[in-house]
Amino acid sequence: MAIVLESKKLVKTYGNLHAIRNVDLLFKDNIIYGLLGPNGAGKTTLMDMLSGGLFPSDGTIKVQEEVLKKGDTPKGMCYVREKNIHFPRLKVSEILRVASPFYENWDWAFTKELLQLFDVNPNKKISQLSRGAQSLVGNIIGLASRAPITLFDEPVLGLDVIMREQFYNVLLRDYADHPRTIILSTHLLDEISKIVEEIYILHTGSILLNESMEVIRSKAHIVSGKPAALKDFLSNKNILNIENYGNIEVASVFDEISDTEKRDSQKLDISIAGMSLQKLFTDLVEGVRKHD
Ligand SMILES: Nc1ncnc2c1ncn2[C@@H]1O[C@H](COP(=O)(O)OP(=O)(O)OP(=O)(O)O)[C@@H](O)[C@H]1O
Repeated sequence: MAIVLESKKLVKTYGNLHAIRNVDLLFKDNIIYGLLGPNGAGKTTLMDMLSGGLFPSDGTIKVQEEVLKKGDTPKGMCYVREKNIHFPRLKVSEILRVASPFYENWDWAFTKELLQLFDVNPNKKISQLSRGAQSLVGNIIGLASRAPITLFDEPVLGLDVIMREQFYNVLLRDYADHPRTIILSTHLLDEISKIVEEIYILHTGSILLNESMEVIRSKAHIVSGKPAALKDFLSNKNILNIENYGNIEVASVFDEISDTEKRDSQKLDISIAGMSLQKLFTDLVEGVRKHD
């Protein structure tokens, strides 16, 4: 698989604030990535830099193997920003006409399908649309562009659950027909866990975890049982957090648990279940906050 976008030792400071600290990222072709992090983690700053809109304080970015220089607009990239209202007086149809020539794979038939699916009136001005519908216009551009690298910053913010579901479904359907690199930033982790194939978790400007969802599913466990049995069973495991509920302890574990260990757990009256991405994320971030 080819690397289409990467950063090395990327830094962004605003005065004394280190918004991004030495971040290495690697995005390959034809994968859907999730960029996850709490408020203020640096997701937008990172995406702004990857798309050439913001110049790093230090470090390098390469797009399709070419170093991104100050003022460059990366080729083959579409960036759907969270705050996307550049031309509030233009009609939706006009915005689409302005955007389309920038993308060589732009598909007008797909654009019309998306306008209908998301129930966006192309004759309305951007300023007349609800917050959610404004997000949808950005999402339509991101999808219809079929850019080889597409970045969506919080694409489902302000959308109701039905529209969010529609967006994920159409994205997955179109991605299956037209594979490309898609990077989504979001807070809605359990929703995104079904969509993305690999994640980066960002916290206070640093990467806490970069892993494929396949590995996460095999390693993220909730293990519960009596404290003594649990202590023994988890002695060599990577424990993220332990909570007490009466005489039962519940541990968040990020580690492989073998079939033999699973069989042993039954004898010890220990139960093992999968851990949600939301829980993994919370325990990782809380773990770091405790040590800060
Ligand atoms: N132009 C700026 N000047 C000063 N500080 C900034 C600027 N832009 C962002 N920051 C700070 O950098 C940090 C990262 O912000 P950023 O918007 O990238 O985070 P985020 O993960 O996208 O957050 P959210 O999910 O809340 O949008 C925050 O502490 C923010 O206050």
